[in-house]
Amino acid sequence: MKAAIIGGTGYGAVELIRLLDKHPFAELVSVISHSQGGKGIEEVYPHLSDISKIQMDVFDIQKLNEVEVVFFATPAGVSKELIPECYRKGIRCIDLSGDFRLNNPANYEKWYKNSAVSSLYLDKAIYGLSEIYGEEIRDSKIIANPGCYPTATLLALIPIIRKGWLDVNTIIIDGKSGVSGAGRSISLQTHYSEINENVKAYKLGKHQHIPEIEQNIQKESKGFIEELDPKVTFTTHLVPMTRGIMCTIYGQLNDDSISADKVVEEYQSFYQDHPFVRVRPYGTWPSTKEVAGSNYCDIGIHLDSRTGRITFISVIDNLMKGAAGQAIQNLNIINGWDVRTGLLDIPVYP
Ligand SMILES: NC(=O)C1=CN([C@@H]2O[C@H](COP(=O)(O)OP(=O)(O)OC[C@H]3O[C@@H](n4cnc5c(N)ncnc54)[C@H](OP(=O)(O)O)[C@@H]3O)[C@@H](O)[C@H]2O)C=CC1
Ligand SMILES: CC(=O)N[C@@H](CCC(=O)OP(=O)(O)O)C(=O)O
Repeated sequence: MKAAIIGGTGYGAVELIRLLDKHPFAELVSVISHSQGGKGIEEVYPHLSDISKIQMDVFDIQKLNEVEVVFFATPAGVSKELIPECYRKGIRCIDLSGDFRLNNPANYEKWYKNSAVSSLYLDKAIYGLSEIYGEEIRDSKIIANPGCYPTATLLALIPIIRKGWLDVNTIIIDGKSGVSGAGRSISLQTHYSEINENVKAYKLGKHQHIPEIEQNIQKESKGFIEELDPKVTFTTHLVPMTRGIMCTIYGQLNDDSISADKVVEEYQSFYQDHPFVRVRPYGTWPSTKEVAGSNYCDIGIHLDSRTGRITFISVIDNLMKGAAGQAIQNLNIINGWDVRTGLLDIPVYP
């Protein structure tokens, strides 16, 4: 399958280049860069010297004639302008940005402070959380790849929500991210001396992943709660590492009789046919290094019978399962290939 990437010089794009290079059934034929069109990719990324000879180009829909799938690794606000053109040309689109993730245009306008894409196209988008919505993803032409924090959070929460065991109005999420999560552009927030040996909370109450997480909790809760508007408390932190996300998620159980063994058993069964989600044995919790460079999401569970609260520790590599890895997993799904195709790297440890 012939693929193109838009947003060529960003971190999401360079991770896609790495993954597409070793994918047996996909071929990267075009890398689009609005700022560095005309340059060879190795001029921007010397680690690709002698590996990729691709010359980047500026966007021109006429030049995408042979392309069958486009990955958008662009900031919010870009794909909503370009995906309609690609869609009309019959090109499948996998969008790493947030432009197509929120079903309700008013929600996008509120949280992204920008006008939403026309419902004509928004309604065609499928939320690309691979393990959960694989069936819908298979036939979709526009895939809204989930955000990094929502991926870690929703994979941990959906099995227990579907069982009806969690009070979804009590969910609190503490997210911690490495700095590559903020992309390649330089900012004061991610400046070395601001980050090194420091931990910072950011975007409290304003994070664009709040409506994305709530939308999917609401969708998954249908049938279990009367009031279908659960709200989460979500606090994000920047930590001094390059890759990795940990979400620590807390919630109140609905029923005192639910045991830790029962929850772990349910999770192991839920994910038994999904090789990229590893549920840890009870009493062990994953760390970000244990998934670095891989497409795994590892989940640890703790049930506190004293308080009736359950805690999930969910870790991913933000650039892999949180972005490019899940995008390739979705490419595999739409083509009916084994989901592991091109994604078999074991985590880089230490
Ligand atoms: N980093 C991460 O861990 C994750 C990122 N995402 C999302 O994926 C997308 C890409 O992220 P990431 O690669 O980290 O971001 P970067 O900032 O590293 O890269 C984005 C790239 O998009 C291009 N770009 C920037 N502005 C414009 C514009 N106005 N019009 C067209 N292209 C533009 C630039 O490349 P060029 O100049 O070459 O075109 C830029 O390098 C974002 O939407 C991000 O929110 C999602 C999950 C995780
Ligand atoms: C560390 C850091 O800044 N992370 C980014 C995550 C961005 C991301 O995942 O992108 P989307 O907005 O496309 O989902 C943030 O918290 O906004």
